[in-house]
Amino acid sequence: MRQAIRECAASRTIAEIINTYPVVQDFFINYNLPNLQKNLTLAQALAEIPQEQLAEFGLDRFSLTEELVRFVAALAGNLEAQEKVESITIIGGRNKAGEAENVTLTIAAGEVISIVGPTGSGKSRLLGDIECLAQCDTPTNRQILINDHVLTDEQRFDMGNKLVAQLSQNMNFVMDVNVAEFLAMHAKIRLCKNPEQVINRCFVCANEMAGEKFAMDTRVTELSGGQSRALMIADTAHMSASPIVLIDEIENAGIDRKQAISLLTENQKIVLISTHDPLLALSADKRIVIKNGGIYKILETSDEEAKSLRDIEKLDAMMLAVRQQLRYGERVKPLMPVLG
Ligand SMILES: Nc1ncnc2c1ncn2[C@@H]1O[C@H](COP(=O)(O)OP(=O)(O)OP(=O)(O)O)[C@@H](O)[C@H]1O
Repeated sequence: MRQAIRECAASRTIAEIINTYPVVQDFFINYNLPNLQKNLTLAQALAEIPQEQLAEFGLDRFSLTEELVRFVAALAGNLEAQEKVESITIIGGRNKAGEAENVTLTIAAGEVISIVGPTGSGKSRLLGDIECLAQCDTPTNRQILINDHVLTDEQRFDMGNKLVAQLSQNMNFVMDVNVAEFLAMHAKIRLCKNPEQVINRCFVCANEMAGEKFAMDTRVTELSGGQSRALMIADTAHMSASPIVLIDEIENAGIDRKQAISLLTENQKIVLISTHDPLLALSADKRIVIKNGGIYKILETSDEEAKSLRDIEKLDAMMLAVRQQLRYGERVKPLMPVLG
């Protein structure tokens, strides 16, 4: 890979290099070289830069080129090295009373699993175990396998190659950038092939899911909870390489939940959702029922439940209509009987 990047850096113009590896633009900014002439090759452009300017960073023209090759190779390598996740397996530990869970559940790529149970029963704890790829070292003593294998510590704690993306209930942006800049930064870090197209798709999807629309120049710190959630779901679906997505209670975010789930499963991700929402719980392929901190049951959605789901969807649409009427200051219209 390094050789390919080195050849690209040696033979192409700066514009072409940036086109192939958009992160290179950040590399130049980091080394205080934002104004290199884009129509020149890297060697030609660097020849015009005073040697003292590069020396400030302890570099010369040759070592700067090598540094660039190293930088791009590290990012691209991380993405390429990611092994395809075909399945995750949860090996039971013990519940809050210390009793064995006696369960082994394997979840395949593309499956959606809901996690249900009373408040405080341990749904988030199960998501937490998957998030940290637990190896019998959390309060539940559960173990998580990927593709039937126990993970090495290196795989488990590899920050550049995260297997699990978590969308938690409380999300705060710590950067004061606008939506366009935020998405552009993610597209660049993840080496997206057509960044503009991907950014636009994320933006459109997020706005479809969110109730109130936001703009590309809205600052991320000004987004509402629901808008932030919608943006992060679209971002995770379209840009994140993480094959496992964990969602902690999406129902209160005021976004289109069904659309959010179908968006995430389009790309063969494994999706686990902790929820109190019957619509989400029954939309999943299976549901894990948690009781007193342990996996109590694993139920597949039956045909009868699938039929009930259609009725629940009608009720949900009715509730949504009432919610919209209230939100927009209208009088609530009489409710039509929806179930036959
Ligand atoms: N098997 C277990 N052993 C020990 N502690 C546990 C176990 N399972 C859950 N807990 C603990 O119980 C507490 C409540 O669990 P958790 O927050 O996961 O509940 P929850 O079902 O997500 O609740 P809510 O629906 O209110 O969000 C947490 O402190 C968690 O660490």
